[in-house]
Amino acid sequence: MHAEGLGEEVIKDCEQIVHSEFSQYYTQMKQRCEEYLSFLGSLPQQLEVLNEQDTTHSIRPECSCSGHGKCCESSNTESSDDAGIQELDESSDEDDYNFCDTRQSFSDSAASPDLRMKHSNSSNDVQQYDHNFVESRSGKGENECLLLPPKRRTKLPEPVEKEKGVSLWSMIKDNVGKDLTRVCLPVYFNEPISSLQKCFEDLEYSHLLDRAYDYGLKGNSVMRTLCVAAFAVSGYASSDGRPCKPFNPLLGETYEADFPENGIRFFSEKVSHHPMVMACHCEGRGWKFWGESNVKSKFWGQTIQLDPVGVLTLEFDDGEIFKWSKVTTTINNLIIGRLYCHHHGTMKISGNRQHSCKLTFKQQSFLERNPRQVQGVVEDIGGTKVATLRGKWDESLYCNVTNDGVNSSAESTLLWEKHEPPTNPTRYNLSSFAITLNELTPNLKEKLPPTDSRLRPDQRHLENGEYDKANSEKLRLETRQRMARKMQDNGWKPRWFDRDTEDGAFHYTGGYWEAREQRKWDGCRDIFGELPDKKTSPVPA
Ligand SMILES: CC(C)CCC[C@@H](C)[C@H]1CC[C@H]2[C@@H]3CC=C4C[C@@H](O)CC[C@]4(C)[C@H]3CC[C@]12C
Repeated sequence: MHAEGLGEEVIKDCEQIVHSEFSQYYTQMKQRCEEYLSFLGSLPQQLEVLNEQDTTHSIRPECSCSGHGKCCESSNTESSDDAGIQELDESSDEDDYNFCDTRQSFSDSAASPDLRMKHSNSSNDVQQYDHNFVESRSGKGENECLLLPPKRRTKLPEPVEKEKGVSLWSMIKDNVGKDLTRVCLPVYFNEPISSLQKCFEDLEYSHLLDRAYDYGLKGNSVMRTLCVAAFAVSGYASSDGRPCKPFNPLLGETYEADFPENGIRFFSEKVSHHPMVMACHCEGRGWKFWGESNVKSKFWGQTIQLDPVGVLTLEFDDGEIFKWSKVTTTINNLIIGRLYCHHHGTMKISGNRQHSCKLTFKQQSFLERNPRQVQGVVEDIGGTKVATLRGKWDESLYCNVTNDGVNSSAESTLLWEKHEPPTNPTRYNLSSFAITLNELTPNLKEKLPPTDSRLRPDQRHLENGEYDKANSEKLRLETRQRMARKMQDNGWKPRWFDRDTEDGAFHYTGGYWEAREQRKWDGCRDIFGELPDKKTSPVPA
């Protein structure tokens, strides 16, 4: 307005008008939300009354979700749509009940005409939910404001160019025996996901941790441990049939994932290039999860073996902690045949209280008729077996709780089932969850630091199917990446993580989301921009 030549008085008046309009609007919204939440809060009682009136007593509570024709009864099929419904079925806690209902109803624009969200009716699947604030009763803080969950995309953009076929063998034949993560390949072998985003894929089934937290609170430590084990296995499901390489992030590259609809906030940063380490930190309802992704790889020509290094930690708000490490992954058929990976080895999930779990990912033999199996036992502190677990990392997991060491006669209970594949398949075989991870809406773009994976140009070009542009940008960024070792030697430090002097692990130092609030990205360089001119400016430390 100053630039337009408007006087100070007029600008002040305008500010006042906007301010008073906005505060009126805010008060109205707050009032409506309160009415809505109190209505939702009364739902459990109303349901109870209805149940009492019902003469046919079913074992599990049934509820019909209005207008959808869906059934909330816990079943063996857990599609991405009803994951939360199953959760609701299993937790009788009143607070949770409210939260699930709130989520369900808020995501259903037909549920309340008053709270209808803004839809951008474009052909694009993206819908904007700008500035819809709701006071959350079930969030972390009493008066914490949550942004209504955005409607996420269900497909990738249509590719602009036709893809080209390039033989992988022609690219890697000179690198047998070397670390394949260091071999520069054209983008045709990449998926439009960075390794930081890939770390977040491990949290697709984070509802298992919410469930684990609830079980623990109710004193069911065995079920808590089983849910944690199911979570640890579920992270592997998305690796099935994914033949492409994720983008290797630049040093200092970050990725944030704010998923209020799942009750989680995730953040990760590439903290070292040599060795390549990504640190991550995630906060959910009643738990925190952190760790680092670092693999030692061996390239054997037709196969690559990846041995993960480092520990993953899960801490519940009540003080119970579980720690585990990932198992070995082998990528097969690099040269001839269909590329696939399998996971094998033992995973010990050690708890600091009553129970721990030992999982075995079966080694796959040539003649294996039932591949991808996982088996496990939960033991108490004295080494007594209290539960067993079995299933497949790419399908589902079932558990059996034993009484006094004797197998209970009850049937196995379904702990976890993989979501249905997306209705719009991608050539990278991404899951519905993975499809959403690189989405960049104008609203989000404004809030991101210049280091976020979503802003990486070669990855964006690949997602758009602009292969030539993607390749040239990839080459440019790889030149930049070569400075990384020098930077690390010159004392480069991660912006958001710090290495623990005791255990050598990276810990989140905090402050990312606070900095985001204020868009204060001090110390976050434009890592995807042009290289500084070497003659005029020295290599940054
Ligand atoms: C040469 C190119 C085309 C081969 C493609 C290799 C793909 C399949 C490889 C490259 C990097 C690999 C990932 C690297 C690290 C991990 C962490 C580990 O704990 C689980 C497996 C997982 C997630 C790997 C899955 C397979 C993977 C994605």
